[in-house]
This record gives sequence, structure tokens and C-alpha cells, in this order.
Amino acid sequence: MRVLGVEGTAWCASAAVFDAEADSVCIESDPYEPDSGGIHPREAAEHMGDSIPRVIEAALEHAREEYGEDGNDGDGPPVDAVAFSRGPGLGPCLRIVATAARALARTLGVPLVGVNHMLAHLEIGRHRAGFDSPVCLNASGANAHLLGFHDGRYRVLGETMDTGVGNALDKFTRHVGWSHPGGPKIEQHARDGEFVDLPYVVKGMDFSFSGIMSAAKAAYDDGVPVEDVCFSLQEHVFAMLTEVAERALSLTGTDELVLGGGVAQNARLREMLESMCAERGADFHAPEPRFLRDNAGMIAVLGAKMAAAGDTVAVEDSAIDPDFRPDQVPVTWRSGESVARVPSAAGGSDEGRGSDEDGDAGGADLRGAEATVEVRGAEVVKRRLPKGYRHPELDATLRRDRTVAEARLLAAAREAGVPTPLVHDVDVPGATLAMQFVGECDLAAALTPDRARTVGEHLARLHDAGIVHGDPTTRNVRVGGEDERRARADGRLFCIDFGLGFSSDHVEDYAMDLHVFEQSIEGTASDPESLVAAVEDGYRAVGDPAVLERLRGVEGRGRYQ
Ligand SMILES: C[C@@H](O)[C@H](NC(=O)OP(=O)(O)OC[C@H]1O[C@@H](n2cnc3c(N)ncnc32)[C@H](O)[C@@H]1O)C(=O)O
Ligand SMILES: Nc1ncnc2c1ncn2[C@@H]1O[C@H](COP(=O)(O)OP(=O)(O)OP(=O)(O)O)[C@@H](O)[C@H]1O
Ligand SMILES: [Fe+2]
Repeated sequence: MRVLGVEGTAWCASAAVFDAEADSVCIESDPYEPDSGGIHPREAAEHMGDSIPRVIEAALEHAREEYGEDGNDGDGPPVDAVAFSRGPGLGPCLRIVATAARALARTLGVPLVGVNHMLAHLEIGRHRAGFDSPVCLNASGANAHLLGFHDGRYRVLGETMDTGVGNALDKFTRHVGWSHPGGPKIEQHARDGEFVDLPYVVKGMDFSFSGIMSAAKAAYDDGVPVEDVCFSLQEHVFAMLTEVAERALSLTGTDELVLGGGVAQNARLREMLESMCAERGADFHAPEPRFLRDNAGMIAVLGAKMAAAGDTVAVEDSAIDPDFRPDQVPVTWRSGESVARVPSAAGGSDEGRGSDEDGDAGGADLRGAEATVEVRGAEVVKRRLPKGYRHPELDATLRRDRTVAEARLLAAAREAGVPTPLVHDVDVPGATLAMQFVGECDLAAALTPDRARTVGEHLARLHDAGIVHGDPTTRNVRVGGEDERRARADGRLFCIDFGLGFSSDHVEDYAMDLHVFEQSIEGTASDPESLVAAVEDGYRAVGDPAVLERLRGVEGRGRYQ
């Protein structure tokens, strides 16, 4: 099968021919380079209008040369299908691409395939790596998210709560007066920079860039050398992405990671992800740069997989969608394998090395994304080990602050009526906590609507006491055993791992906490709807209804800016 792909969601007018038998891709691209400022939608659309016909003609010319005027067999078109980026992206650009693709498919008499641009960024990595079911990190201009395949769809495991990662970097370089795109200039200047402290914001597997970008601009305005700001921006922003990618690998029990998107051309980001994967024994793949930035090669490759599965679209149904989300796409081209296996009953953590089947892990070492947890009889010792991918200063700060926060909030939560393990000892310089062993397995291994409801109640109690958990997932709740159930009628559910927690009286922070918990259910459970409804019932019964209202707003926030 041979497919001609067309791309033009924002800045890159591109056409490509993918030959599936030879696994070869020929890409013709023409980038739009704004004279000043960022991407202007009208100028970008004008660029598409001029360039799309040209790049299509060049790609077709290549196909004719390679495969003969009428294809190999002498009587057919040179390609078997035309695939195009249907969204997300800038409406005026998408419309031009779609019009050209429809006309071409009609002229050649071949089917049309409508491709989700974000899935193309990730499928190209899976295709090139030959991985089966990896966690996918997309680091592009307008987006940043983690996806895992589960039950016929790519689920969003985590994402930016405000701007895309490339757009965030570009905003800083515009402030400094550098031309678009800013990412490569940040990378160059970072080579001569030194570390300065900037905000670092992750919430479960979600993250946000607005705080760090404001701080970076303010630092520059205050006279901090621009090289230092660039260096530190990279160290913070990419460490955030690496941390959430590691958490996604840990939560889903996956040992393959692929990277996609234009920011993935940055060597420091790739180095951090590579180092994180090596430390935990996972495989990492980032495709070559021509497949990372926007390009039609990735559209043609995914288009071919879709066409082979019969997933084509009639012209009258081929409307573009500027807000097309990756989790909206029914995945027709993959079989049933899932990234997100529900962890085994044995504690639920990575491998649970040495733990026995019922999770009563005498002497065993468990491993979360951040820490190792050593079980010593009725006690566990949790150590936040240094992360080699992080800058040493950032690493030391995060390990210290999280250890202190966890000890403080475990006690505060218990006072607020939420069961937590008792802290026995805190060693701040060693980033180590000794605490009571609780529960017999993680909630991920024993999730029921009743338990989901109880977690909703727990979160409401925490929030009423001004506590934000910061990372409430089904792995950070432990399910009480028989003894604990007998001792308390409610069958205890213990909240653990308050390392990302903080005190706050903002409804927004509480809604975000609920969002993180619901996302952890949606990413891994087979019947998420009833479980999510149960969480919200529990929350409503105990907590402030304004938080549930705000949750609806959080869910739709800032995904394609
Ligand atoms: C919807 C679609 O139009 C959009 N495309 C897009 O954002 O173009 P992409 O090629 O994936 O990424 C461009 C971004 O990638 C950044 N970038 C390029 N080279 C970089 C580098 N060496 N370091 C950091 N950022 C870099 C640029 O600054 C720019 O923000 C998207 O995929 O989100
Ligand atoms: N007090 C405890 N009692 C019993 N098991 C525990 C306790 N604390 C941690 N564990 C086990 O160890 C695992 C990892 O612990 P924890 O979540 O605190 O580490 P982490 O590295 O911060 O994890 P992550 O960042 O992946 O959520 C938990 O999922 C749980 O199975
Ligand atoms: Fe892109």
C-alpha cells in the first residue's frame, strides 16, 4: 500500500508518500516563518494556500517517478489513498489542507483518510520503534500530553493544564525579542547557562507552565543572564515532563516509552527521558527529527494503517475539527492490547519485587515512580532516591520539600478524619520516612464503586481541612485488610503518598485534585463511568458542591492554545 499524506495544521505545509511494503517515506515540506511575533492565523492560512499545492505536486511527482505514471501495474493511480490532518490546529489552515486532500482523492479516484494530528505524532514513534504498546509522550508546540492505549482508545493519562510546551517556550523568546520558533534558540543559549530556581508544577500526571513562564520573564526583566534563564527553563520544564512520563510508566506497568512532537527535537529533553528509562529498565524511542516536527510523513504512515483497516471517510463526512482530541478517535488499526494493565494484587507497585501474592510483603522492596518502599514487618521505609535525569539542585529541593510535605500532611489528614499511616520517623537530609504499613493492596487492584465513593468522601474531608493531596491516584490509596475492616465498619481506605500535597483554600486546587483522581481511573479502569460517578457522589455527600462545578471547567481547560 502507498499513501499520500497532507499536513498543514499550523506552520508546516507538507506532503509525503509512504510506501508500506518498503517502509520508506519521502517528505516535501515548506515552513511558514513569521517576520515578527508568533504564528498569525491569517498569514499561516495564506502560506498554506500558496504552498500546499506545490508540496502535493512535488510528492506526487516523486510517486510517479518511483512507481510509474499510473502505478506499478500500469493502470492504477500512483497511490492507494490520500490522508490529511483533520485536526487539531488552526481552522483556516485545516480547511485549505482538507479541500486540497478531497480534490486530490477525487481526481485520483482513491479513498480519503482523516487523521488526528496528535495521534500521528505518536504512532510514528511506535511505528519506527516497533514497540507494541508504549506510553506516548507528545511534546509539541500547541500540546503536551501523555497517552496510553486502553480498550480501543488512546486515553489521556496526563496533560498540560494551560499552554502547550512549545508555545510556552516561544512566549518567553518573544518576550526577549527573538524570532519564532523560540525552542531551538533556548536550546542554543542554554549551553552557556547556570541553574536558577524557577517554579515546578506537576499535579499527578498533569502539569502547567504558566507559573514558570511568568517567573522566567520576570527573572529576565530583573537582569538574570538570558543564558541562565534558558538553561533553567529547560531543566525545570523537561524534568516536569520526564517526571510525569515516569509516573505514567509506573502507573500502567509499561516498560516502553515513545516521544513525539516538535519540542522532542531538543537534545536535553531526549537525554532526560533516555536516562529516566535506563534507570528503570524501560526502552525509549524518539524518531529522527524529520518525523518529530510537524510533517506529512507521520500523516501518511498513520493514514496507511487506517486505510488498511478500512477506516476511510466519505468526502461529505470529512469536516475538519480544530479541537480534535486524541481520545475521541476510535482506534481501528490496532488489536486489543492495552498499555494500561491493572496492577496485580501484590501491592500494585512496579514489579513489587519479592512481595508475596496477598501484598503482605515481608522484607520486600516496592517501587513507586518517585521512591523505593522497603517493607520491614509492620513498618515501611520510603526513600526518595536521587534522580539522575534532574539537575542536582532541583533534585535536592524536590526530594527535601516532598519529604517534609508528606510527613506533615499525613498527620494533618488523619486529624481531618482521613485514615493514613502513622509516621514513625522523618530523615529530611536522607529524604526518608518510616511509617506504619497499612492495607493489603493498592486500590488499583481492588477498585469498586463503593470504594471509589469512599475516596470521594476522603478527598472532600481533606479539602474541607484545606489540604490538597496533589497526586490522588488509585495507586495512592491502600485497601484495608480483614483486621482493619473489623476494627472499623467502613472497611478502611488509607490515603498515602502526600509528597505533592500542599495547603490551599482555593476551589480550583480542590477541583484539580478530583480531576487527577478521575483521570487515574479513566486511564486504567475498564468501566470508568460508574466509578467516576461514584467518586462524585461521595464528594457531594461530604464536600462543597462548588468544587464539582469547578471540576467541569478544569476538564475543558486550555488543551489547544
Ligand atoms: C496542532 C499542531 O499544529 C501543533 N504543531 C506544532 O506545534 O508544531 P511542532 O513541529 O510539533 O512543534 C513546534 C514547536 O517545537 C519547538 N521546538 C522546535 N525545536 C525545538 C528545540 N530544539 N527545543 C525546544 N523546542 C523546539 C518550537 O519552538 C515550536 O514551539 C501541535 O502538534 O501541537
Ligand atoms: N504505608 C504504606 N503501607 C503499605 N504500602 C505502602 C505504604 N506506603 C507505600 N506503600 C506501597 O508502595 C507503593 C509506592 O509508594 P508511594 O506511592 O508512596 O511511592 P511513590 O514513589 O511516591 O509513588 P508514585 O509517585 O508512583 O505515586 C504504593 O503504591 C504502595 O503499594
Ligand atoms: Fe504537531
